[in-house]
Amino acid sequence: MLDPCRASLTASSSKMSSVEQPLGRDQFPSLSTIDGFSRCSSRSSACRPRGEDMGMGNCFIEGRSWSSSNSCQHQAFGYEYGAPCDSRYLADHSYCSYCNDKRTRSIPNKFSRFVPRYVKIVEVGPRDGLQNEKNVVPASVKVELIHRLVSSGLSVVEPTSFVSPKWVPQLADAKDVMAGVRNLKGVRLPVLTPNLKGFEAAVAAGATEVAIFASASESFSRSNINCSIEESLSRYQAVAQSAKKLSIPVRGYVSCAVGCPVEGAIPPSKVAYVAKQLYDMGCFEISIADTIGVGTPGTVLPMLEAVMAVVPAENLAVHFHDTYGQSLPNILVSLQMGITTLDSSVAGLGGCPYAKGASGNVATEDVVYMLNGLGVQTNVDLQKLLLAGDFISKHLGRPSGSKTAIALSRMTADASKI
Ligand SMILES: CC(C)(COP(=O)([O-])OP(=O)([O-])OC[C@H]1O[C@@H](n2cnc3c(N)ncnc32)[C@H](O)[C@@H]1OP(=O)([O-])[O-])[C@@H](O)C(=O)NCCC(=O)NCCSC(=O)C[C@@](C)(O)CC(=O)[O-]
Repeated sequence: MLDPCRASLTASSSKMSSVEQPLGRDQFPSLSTIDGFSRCSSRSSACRPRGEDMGMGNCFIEGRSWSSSNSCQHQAFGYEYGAPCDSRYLADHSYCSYCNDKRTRSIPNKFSRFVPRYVKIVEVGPRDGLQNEKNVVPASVKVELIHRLVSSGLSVVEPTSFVSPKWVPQLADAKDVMAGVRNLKGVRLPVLTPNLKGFEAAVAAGATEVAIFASASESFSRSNINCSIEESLSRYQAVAQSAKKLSIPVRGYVSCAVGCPVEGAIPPSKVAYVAKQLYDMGCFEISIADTIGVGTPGTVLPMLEAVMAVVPAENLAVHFHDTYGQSLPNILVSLQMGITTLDSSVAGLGGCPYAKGASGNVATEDVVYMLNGLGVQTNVDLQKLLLAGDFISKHLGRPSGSKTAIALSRMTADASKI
């Protein structure tokens, strides 16, 4: 893996749902004990009374008022951070998310019993990201992006979906995209298939892994794939059976795992139910998705706890959209709960055509930067990843949605003036 410290940038539907709303933990069942977290006691200074304003304020949308405040905070790890660490600033004025200072080098080690040594990143930008672009991105650009992502070390990249082009015209070129990437070696390329028709088209186009996507929200299921949750599960059963015959691995998604743009808070038991159904039909991995990005660690934790009661952590992934800037803390909580697979999207591309207002996925660059800082291996070369993000952002004509990409490019620009 190259040294990420050296990172520099040289280089609609009428069926749309209403905007998302922030969710409060008071809408979920209480937590039980989770390894790695200290439950707060009534004497803890970190504990605040239910409903007390925590500085985030409340959000009022469509007459409903929800707060992101938790009735009780967890003690935050209990570690004291050391003195400022000058060695993180490198000779070329770039900043390293690793810390080489002896005084603070032990901090990631103290965390290490709570975070895994290695995390697998599933890059969803070319599919989840580009399905949401107003202007259709040409297949050749998608292919180039996927090649760049793979060369950065990402071992799983979602290239496209075999869905109805009437529903998602942005991905109508799925066959062409597959033609440009299917010979890539050393990478898994799962494609989304909503039904047998999509599955058959995907296999004909050379797909060797597929993903099926159910929802924990009845309303979202109908707006996204035009059927109820139960209907979708029986469709997916047929896909899973066909895939099994061909020894094609199937990944599953549970969308709206925290909140739904129409229904509001989704009970963790519903998420667990759908996840278990997907697991039982043979999905080797189930990605639990906060589609509209309303979750906080306070809501994600009990939801994952419910899911982990029925599906082993090693078969789970998490998929966070960053609408409220909560993805990284949500990821950290998920890692601490034992989940080691994360979905993310280069340059923070994304949204969902059927969840109006949902912002992009957490940016892969930001995830890699954080994991590097924690000493967690990803095998991703941050510099090459930044170049891939720069490539697609330039094509789209807008700045990257990755804070890491923006910060590092600014730093490089500043350094070049010195
Ligand atoms: C599921 C359907 C097809 C039902 O759509 P429908 O209109 O109910 O289906 P239908 O069976 O009546 O077929 C209608 C037309 O679509 C065709 N068709 C039917 N199936 C396919 C197919 N696979 N590929 C290509 N064409 C297809 C079919 O042949 C027919 O064509 P026509 O006779 O009118 O010319 C449609 O609703 C659909 O494609 N939905 C997909 C929407 C989508 O991709 N949404 C974004 C996914 S992102 C997500 O779910 C969340 C996730 C995974 O990212 C995680 C997260 O962030 O939460």
